[in-house]
Amino acid sequence: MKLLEQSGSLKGSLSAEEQLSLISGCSSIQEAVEGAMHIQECVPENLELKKKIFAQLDRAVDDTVVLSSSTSCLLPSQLFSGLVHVKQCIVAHPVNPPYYVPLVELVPHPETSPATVDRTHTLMRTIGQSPVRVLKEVDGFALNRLQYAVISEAWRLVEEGIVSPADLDLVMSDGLGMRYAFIGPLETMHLNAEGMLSYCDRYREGMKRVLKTFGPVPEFSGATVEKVNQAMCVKVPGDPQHLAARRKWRDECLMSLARLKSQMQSQ
Ligand SMILES: NC(=O)C1=CN([C@@H]2O[C@H](COP(=O)(O)OP(=O)(O)OC[C@H]3O[C@@H](n4cnc5c(N)ncnc54)[C@H](O)[C@@H]3O)[C@@H](O)[C@H]2O)C=CC1
Ligand SMILES: O=C(O)[C@@H](O)C(=O)[C@H](O)[C@@H](O)CO
Repeated sequence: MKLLEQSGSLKGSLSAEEQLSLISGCSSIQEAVEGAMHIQECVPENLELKKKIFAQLDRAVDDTVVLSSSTSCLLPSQLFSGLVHVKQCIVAHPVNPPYYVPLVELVPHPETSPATVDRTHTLMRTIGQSPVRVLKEVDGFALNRLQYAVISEAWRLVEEGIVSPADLDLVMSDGLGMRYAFIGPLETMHLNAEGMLSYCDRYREGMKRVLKTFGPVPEFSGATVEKVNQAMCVKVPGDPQHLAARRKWRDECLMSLARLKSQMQSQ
């Protein structure tokens, strides 16, 4: 996943200090490090590969370069422990597609310096991203813990024949997602009653009762994955051409949403 290419236009828009270089398709570490003050690693989600890349970077950089990883779930303590420049290391986890979904989770190693977090936060804002500070490492960080909680219950509802895959997705896209595109789950609670305290008074017992019915972690395999895949392929055939066309449509929707959000936030 390409976050940003190191390009003339990018160089022009950022201070000399914050040239961002990308580790994924680079032919050598030296190519990535040259002139960069912030390096974002984007190789596949493979712990040993990422550790190898960071060990090479650790030998090539001085104490001014921020080294960040795009990892979806690998913990900073797994990735960066033992590096000489660990204070300069941080996870900066983007969301797909990062050029239209601005969130970036900043997850520090226990030894990451506050200055590294602040510099990364500033850089991400400078390039138009929306960084959040995950204050201590946890498996899945914040976004994928929320995302996987939703996926887990979505899978169970389909597996138990409560709702079809197509209708399950509509519950999100024409229901929850409409609100969550503008306000998060906590603010939704706050607005859905006469404030958060009122919401919890009204719905606390109901929420706890429903949550106690949640089952074990799904296997994401077998008959259910066949059922869900078949439903997905009816909507979007699984060949590269149809998937690419649907992603193009998704991106056009996300661009329009980003424009709308920008208009709404400026009001
Ligand atoms: N795809 C997604 O939705 C998201 C991915 N991420 C994370 O971003 C990272 C990259 O994911 P993707 O872009 O999906 O992976 P990908 O497999 O699509 O791309 C990885 C890139 O690394 C290059 N590469 C492969 N092996 C390499 C090696 N040995 N040395 C140097 N470069 C190599 C590939 O040429 C490719 O450009 C992963 O850690 C992933 O978890 C984070 C958020 C979203
Ligand atoms: O979903 C996303 O865009 C990112 O948060 C990711 O980390 C990956 O896609 C991940 O969810 C794959 O499990």
